[in-house]
Amino acid sequence: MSSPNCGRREAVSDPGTLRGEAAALDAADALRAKRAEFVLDDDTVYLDGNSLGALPRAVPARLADVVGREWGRLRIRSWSESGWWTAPERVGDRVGRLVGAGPGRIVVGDSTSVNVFKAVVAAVRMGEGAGAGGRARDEILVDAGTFPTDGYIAASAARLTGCRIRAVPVGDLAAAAGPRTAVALVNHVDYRTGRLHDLPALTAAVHATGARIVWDLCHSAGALPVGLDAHGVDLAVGCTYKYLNGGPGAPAFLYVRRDLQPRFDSPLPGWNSHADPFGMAPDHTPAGGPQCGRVGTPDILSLLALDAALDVWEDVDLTAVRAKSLALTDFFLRCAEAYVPAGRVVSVTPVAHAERGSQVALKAAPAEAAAGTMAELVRRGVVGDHRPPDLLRFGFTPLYTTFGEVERAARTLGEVLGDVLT
Ligand SMILES: Cc1ncc(COP(=O)(O)O)c(C=O)c1O
Ligand SMILES: Nc1c(O)cccc1C(=O)C[C@H](N)C(=O)O
Repeated sequence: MSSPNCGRREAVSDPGTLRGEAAALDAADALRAKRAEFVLDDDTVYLDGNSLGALPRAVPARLADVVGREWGRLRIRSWSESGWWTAPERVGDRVGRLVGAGPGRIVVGDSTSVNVFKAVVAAVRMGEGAGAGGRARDEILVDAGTFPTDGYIAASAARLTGCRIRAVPVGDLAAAAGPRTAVALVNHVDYRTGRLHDLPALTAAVHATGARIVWDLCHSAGALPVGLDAHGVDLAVGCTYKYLNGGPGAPAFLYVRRDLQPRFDSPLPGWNSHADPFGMAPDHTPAGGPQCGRVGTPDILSLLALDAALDVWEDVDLTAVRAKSLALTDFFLRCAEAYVPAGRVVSVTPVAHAERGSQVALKAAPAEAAAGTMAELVRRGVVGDHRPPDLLRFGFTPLYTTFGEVERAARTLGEVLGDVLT
């Protein structure tokens, strides 16, 4: 492989040496016991937890109880007796611990896409009122490399609020924000390259202009410490089916900074965000606290599957997760350098730890080889994914990925590119 960090071939390319190193790293891994808490196949290397996390073993029994007893026997009583009604905030607090948010800042529900809409419109509304006859802040900035749904929704939010929208590369966002900016919407980790953006610095820079910032944490929640409260983030959204292993379509989360909650004017003020939902009043009076981000009836089965999935985190420290994540991605880059024929792929994931999330993306040459390469890798038991036109993505989930798997994945990639596609 060719990578920005080394113009030379890795000196150690002997599989025996790298396998031995992997075994030593696995033996010393502080998180190694966690893997047993997931349903995984020993003959498949699963490197797609950045798209859909693996199933935690505790989930099926918990769901069986929710369905059989809570729904089946208690029926309507479960809204109070089983804690269903308050589950979005209770589970939100559990997610909060993992992204550096104190209790009462996060609500779980809806999809990330829907929460992006709520957060961006609410942020624009927070900037209203200063201008003569209109809005002083009438610009929405969006990360130019954003996951598409954020861009689509921010554009629609702009149309609905009378703002203009501007897509700006994240590196230029601090300079681009100004007195007209209402809000900047930024991905914490780029879903394609795996680049980690500087949340503290960018939040401070956007705040210095008087604007708000919304962070999309889909690719960082559960992969690295985020520090939402510590860095004064205004609003954040994220999904729970990647590194948080909540299951396909698991509900997303919405963070609203404590002091902003009374000013959160939701564009989707459903009865669940009413101060007195069962009062059935004709007008909406917003609830205080994180409930301000709720809309309608929560999806209880998915929400409680997520609740059970979060049990694996009870004794986990995010700094240990981050340390292992960086060790896994470092080791993968070294193994790929050693095994992959020169010129076939180049890493587009930053080498600097401060700029790397928990995935590695390799750009294939020629681009047309990317889809076929990933299909062959999957056939040989290494599951990553392909993002068009030419990226091979490998996600590393510190709770269950082993260094032995990393070595096997890179070796198999080398075999596929060396043997099959030459
Ligand atoms: C960064 C990012 N934002 C948003 C989404 C979309 O989330 P959802 O489809 O759950 O609304 C995804 C993944 O699908 C994503 O990776
Ligand atoms: N949400 C997904 C889905 O419903 C099907 C397949 C993939 C996804 C994903 O999450 C994609 C992911 N956000 C990405 O980074 O590409």
